[in-house]
Amino acid sequence: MTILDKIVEQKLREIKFAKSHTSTEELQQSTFFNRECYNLNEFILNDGRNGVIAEFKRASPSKGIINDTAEVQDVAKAYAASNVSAISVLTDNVFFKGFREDLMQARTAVDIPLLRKDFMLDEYQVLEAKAWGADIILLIAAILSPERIKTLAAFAKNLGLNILLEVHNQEELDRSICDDLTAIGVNNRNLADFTVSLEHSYELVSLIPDEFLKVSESGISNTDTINELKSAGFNGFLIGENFMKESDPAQAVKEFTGRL
Ligand SMILES: O=C(O)c1ccccc1NCC(=O)[C@H](O)[C@H](O)COP(=O)(O)O
Repeated sequence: MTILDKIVEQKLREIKFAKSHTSTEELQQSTFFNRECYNLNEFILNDGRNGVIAEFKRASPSKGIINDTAEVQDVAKAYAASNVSAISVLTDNVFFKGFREDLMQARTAVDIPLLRKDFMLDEYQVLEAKAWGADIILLIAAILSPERIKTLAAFAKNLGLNILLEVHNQEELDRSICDDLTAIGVNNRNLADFTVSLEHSYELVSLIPDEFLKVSESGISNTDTINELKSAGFNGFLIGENFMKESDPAQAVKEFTGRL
């Protein structure tokens, strides 16, 4: 069983439990549900911002604990002050040590787009994302059929959310593209064996239609790489561990983005 299989199995249990405890009506009555989402295109393509989607990530299956002392509000404020285009917040608890409260606290701390970084399988999770203050959801091609991607993307778009589709290879890209997506991310990390190679980004960038934002994800640790990815055609750069592994992620993001 791969890590993705284990994550999906766990998610299905969590969704069943959540549905039995909180109704969709209750989610729709929450504080953030009716707020208008930020438009990701505007924040990524804005000249005053650097295209970085900075991630709040305490732990991961590949690295174990990355940072279990950083406070989400402090880190989110520092990311926003460094002109990032969006912030990704892990809400998975079992594998990444994230909480829905992380997303909600980030929402109250900053005025830029927030990505609910989780393993979305069900419309209920999309409603949760909206209720917890997200502007963007992630759909991972490796765990969803083309039909589910289309249905979940349409459902999310109808709620005003932006949709980031994540692919790892051309086969996933070809079978998963659909109209309602906002951005397509190429994950440089193979989620089955955790190997990281930026070659995945370089191989796929020209195959992504220009109507979508193009995001390179994972394993980015220096600004030269960002400049090379920009030249190749990317306009978004998802970075987690490089900031979170430092005892002071706020200082790390400031120094990094100061070089862009
Ligand atoms: O990071 C992992 O170990 C991982 C394992 C299984 C599924 C997803 C995983 N990561 C999610 C991500 O895609 C990254 O958190 C994100 O792209 C940032 O990557 P990095 O800058 O390398 O932390």
